[in-house]
Amino acid sequence: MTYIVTTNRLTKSFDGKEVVSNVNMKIRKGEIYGFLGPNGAGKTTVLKMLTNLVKPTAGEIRIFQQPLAPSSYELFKRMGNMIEYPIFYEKLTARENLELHCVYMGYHDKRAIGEALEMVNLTNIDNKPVKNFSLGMKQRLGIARALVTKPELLLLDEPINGLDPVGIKEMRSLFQVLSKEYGTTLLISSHILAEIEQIADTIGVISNGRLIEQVSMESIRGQNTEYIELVTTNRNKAVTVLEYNLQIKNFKIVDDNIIRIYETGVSQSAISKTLILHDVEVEAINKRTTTLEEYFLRLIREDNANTQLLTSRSY
Ligand SMILES: Nc1ncnc2c1ncn2[C@@H]1O[C@H](COP(=O)(O)OP(=O)(O)OP(=O)(O)O)[C@@H](O)[C@H]1O
Repeated sequence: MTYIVTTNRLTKSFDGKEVVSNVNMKIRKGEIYGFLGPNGAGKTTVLKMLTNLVKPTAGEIRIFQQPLAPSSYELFKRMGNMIEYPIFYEKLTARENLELHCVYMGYHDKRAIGEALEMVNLTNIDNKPVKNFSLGMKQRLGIARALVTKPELLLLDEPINGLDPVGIKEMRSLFQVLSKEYGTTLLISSHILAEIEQIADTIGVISNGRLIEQVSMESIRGQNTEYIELVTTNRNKAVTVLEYNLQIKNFKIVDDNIIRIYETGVSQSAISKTLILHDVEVEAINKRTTTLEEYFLRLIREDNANTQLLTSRSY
């Protein structure tokens, strides 16, 4: 297995407070790695350490199987990134901004600029200075700048922020083309779980500075169970009917009026009919599948509960 990024016990403290703790990350060649975590979990700090914008307090980073140091110029040339809000020379055009970036990176293929602008669909911008760009256009230009030098590794922090649904769809296809056709490795942090769910090969979940999960999307999909969600105004009576009339044992009460039924042998219509027959009001009944969002929220909830437990124990 070829790993393009590996970190070993990567740690960062600011003013004595650890915000990234012992992160062991592994990103395979050509994959899309979705980096997820709540606000303040440490995603941007990890990305900044991978791009030498922040110096790790401890731990190691290997990129393209070589140790990363501030002087790793040759490695940085093979990487593209967009971290936090992209900043440009506002009075210059998109093309001029990309030209300057290519000079800075020592990249001389002039055709690449037109290609990059086309890839992010930034067309009809003529000689417009960047200061007249909308937020979405700047975001597209940020992505174009990250990929103009045809990097083998792309690090993108919240790349679809500020994009409209059409833009989001276009970027989704672009990321897939880069990964599947060009073999580019992508690390993408995002809050939009439904997006990551559609494109990621692997996800890493960071919470309170710790990487609490690193797993293939395939295995998450494998764990995704189908269930029937029942909404009723009479939960207790519904539970009785499920248990005694339908012999259903595998269910979970998730709310005052919501029950999730995981039993596979009983059909939705049989449940519905039996409940109605026993005067249980059925407001809604639907087949559903657990999503990445539910998976993520469960992990974060469990991690926060464990963190609280540890904190209360240490006093
Ligand atoms: N330069 C800094 N000095 C002090 N604390 C910092 C600095 N940069 C980040 N932090 C703190 O580190 C923690 C992690 O921040 P980080 O920006 O990495 O999180 P994030 O997961 O990217 O969050 P978000 O999704 O909100 O961008 C936060 O508590 C933040 O306040």
